[in-house]
Amino acid sequence: MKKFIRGFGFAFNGLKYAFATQINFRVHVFAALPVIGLSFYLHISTAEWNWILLCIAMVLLTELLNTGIETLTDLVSPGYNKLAGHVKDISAAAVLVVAFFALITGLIIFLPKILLLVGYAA
Ligand SMILES: Nc1ncnc2c1ncn2[C@@H]1O[C@H](COP(=O)(O)OP(=O)(O)OP(=O)(O)O)[C@@H](O)[C@H]1O
Repeated sequence: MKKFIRGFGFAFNGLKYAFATQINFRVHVFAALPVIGLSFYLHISTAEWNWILLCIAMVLLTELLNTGIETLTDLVSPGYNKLAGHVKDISAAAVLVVAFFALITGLIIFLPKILLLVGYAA
């Protein structure tokens, strides 16, 4: 049990490290806050909440994996290496793919509701 709880401490250290060192991770964490606020404001459905939370989790997950891969790459290849560059580029591309998916999902869920709201206000 003690080992299990200690594992949470290590995981929390990983989160702290990513938050402290990665601007992209911080940007995505802070971008999630208005999205959650907007979701409450627009009273999105349970299914829509699932999609939004999945997108937030996937973006943060890929950011964390990207940070881990970058850190490991710097450890094993501190100097310039073409392959190390490819590893980092591919890892960054994974974040981009998920961020694009999150953007499209956000547009599909929020845009019709916002347009309706703007239509009513006009
Ligand atoms: N050791 C290396 N060898 C070759 N190319 C590298 C190396 N390190 C980085 N690069 C290239 O430079 C790009 C940026 O690398 P960098 O480590 O600065 O990534 P980053 O996403 O800016 O990381 P950080 O968030 O830690 O600043 C990589 O995507 C890769 O194309």
